[in-house]
Amino acid sequence: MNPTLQALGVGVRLGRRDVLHAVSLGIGGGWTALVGPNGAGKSTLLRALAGLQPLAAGQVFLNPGAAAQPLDLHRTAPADRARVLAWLAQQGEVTGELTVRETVELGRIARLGLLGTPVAADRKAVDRAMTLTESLPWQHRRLHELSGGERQRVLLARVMATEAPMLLLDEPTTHLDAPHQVALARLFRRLTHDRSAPRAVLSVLHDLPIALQADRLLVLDAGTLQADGPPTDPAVQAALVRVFGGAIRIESDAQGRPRVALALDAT
Ligand SMILES: Nc1ncnc2c1ncn2[C@@H]1O[C@H](COP(=O)(O)OP(=O)(O)OP(=O)(O)O)[C@@H](O)[C@H]1O
Repeated sequence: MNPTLQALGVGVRLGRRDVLHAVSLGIGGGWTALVGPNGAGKSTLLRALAGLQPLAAGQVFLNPGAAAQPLDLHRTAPADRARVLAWLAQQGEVTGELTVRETVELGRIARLGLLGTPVAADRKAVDRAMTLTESLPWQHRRLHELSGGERQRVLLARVMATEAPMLLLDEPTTHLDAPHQVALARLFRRLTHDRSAPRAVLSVLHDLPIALQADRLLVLDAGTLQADGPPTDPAVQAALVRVFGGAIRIESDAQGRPRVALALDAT
């Protein structure tokens, strides 16, 4: 069995504000896109699901798979969480003096421990992650010498190098040009539909055309889950148009698949 995450009635308070209200959902596989307007609570929800955000209410359970018992995520040791969950922060933290390869190698620490000696399998995972994100050619350059989009691909490679079965990614398309956004959407499809080692991807996305390629959309507004289902679900599409205040339209392409357009002519 693949690992699963289950949020039950999750509430989060930041400062004096209730930012998430009774959010319940499960993540078990496939590619899920978390969308909603600025300030909806997407990053906060992702952090809560990663065990990084204290909860005011509710619980998050992590079932690590292989017939194990579900664990209360917020009481699980960070090293145990990190073997199952890999997280990409919204403001990708950059230690600019490290080389690209050294940065991606950091992704192996959850498996190796700080003092572990990398073996051939670790080097292979690092090479594979850089190949998947097309960052291998810069492996000996320092991070501060790269452009924003190049750096983002290195940070994604670090997440891929963990080989964690669940990837929680906050705005992974930030700074990426159109070809690399498309490549990332294809990569998510490949990773989540890989028969031998399928991974679950949950990504916060502002790019709605990319988000509509996901298997499932979570639509969040003002800290409340408004819809949860495939992009073809009319209730999901109606929630999208509503939470973005009519600034978008959902249309169908020639094959009947939904696509999104900005409602530039709306009054
Ligand atoms: N430390 C804090 N204290 C109080 N309120 C906060 C704090 N941090 C964030 N918030 C508020 O919590 C709400 C949710 O923030 P969050 O970053 O989760 O939203 P988001 O949906 O990811 O937004 P964006 O699309 O702009 O990245 C926002 O209204 C924000 O102003």
